[in-house]
Amino acid sequence: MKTALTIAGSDSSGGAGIQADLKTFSAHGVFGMSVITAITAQNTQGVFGVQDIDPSMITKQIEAIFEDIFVDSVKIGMVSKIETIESVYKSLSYYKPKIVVLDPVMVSKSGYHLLQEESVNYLIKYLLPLASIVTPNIPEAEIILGTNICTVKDMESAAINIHKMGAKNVLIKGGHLKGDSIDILYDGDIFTYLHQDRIDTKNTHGTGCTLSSAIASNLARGCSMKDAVKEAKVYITIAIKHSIELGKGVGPTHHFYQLYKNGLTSYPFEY
Ligand SMILES: Nc1ncnc2c1ncn2[C@@H]1O[C@H](COP(=O)(O)OP(=O)(O)OP(=O)(O)O)[C@@H](O)[C@H]1O
Ligand SMILES: Cc1ncc(CO)c(N)n1
Repeated sequence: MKTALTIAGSDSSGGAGIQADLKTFSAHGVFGMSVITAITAQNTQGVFGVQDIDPSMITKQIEAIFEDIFVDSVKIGMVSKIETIESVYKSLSYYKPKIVVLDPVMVSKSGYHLLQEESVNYLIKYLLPLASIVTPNIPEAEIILGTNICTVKDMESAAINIHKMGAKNVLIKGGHLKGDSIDILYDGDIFTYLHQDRIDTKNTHGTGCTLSSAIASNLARGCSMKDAVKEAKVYITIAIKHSIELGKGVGPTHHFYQLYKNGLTSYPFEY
């Protein structure tokens, strides 16, 4: 069985972070593993507290996995502190996984800073060059580059400039622009445009986490980068289409994609 590892924060409400990643891995038939970098007290309405895990414990978790199990792909999400980034960087530089999907998580949908502001430069300097692909949304790409992104042309320039910073592939997610949902993949040579209709829902908690772990799953299964991203875009779109009216705020997405792939058009149970 193929394996994928998420190095990320825990979301107690299960819609984002480690929990979304593991659900996504399972839905893709990939064996999911986790290294927890931080615990958040979070629900559909906001983030109410963060406790960072001691960097030595992050190192130990990574070591425990890599010393025992072959890891087909790694996804990195919330890394919060400079010390967290340093321990992830040191461990991954030692174990050298072939595939690293970097979701540069910065601010939650509710506005909480999941990456401390002083950590941004460390993420750029240490983690970007490790990335087979980096998946910033528009506000994240703006922070990485210090520019404004308002149009598809701006997204293309941003992809070129982030590629120059060391990531092998760049996916700029257009979910934050008005209109349909266009993401742009750049491999250092060509652009691939991933277009889906915008779904009219408030329930988009964890969409970025889900998309990046769907990419990591597809890469673990041996897809090319372009196919991995295209398939993941279909997955996230279906997951948003069937998002769940849970809690009082921004609800989570749904993770039963394989049922749809196998031709079922409705769920065999109520939820
Ligand atoms: N309402 C929507 N309809 C269709 N696709 C969407 C919608 N919102 C987001 N997407 C898509 O979902 C994916 C995740 O993008 P998004 O920009 O929401 O990530 P994010 O802001 O990083 O999420 P997160 O809050 O989890 O960090 C992208 O492919 C984006 O285009
Ligand atoms: C733990 C965690 N990681 C990522 C996100 C995405 O914003 C979130 N809300 N929570």
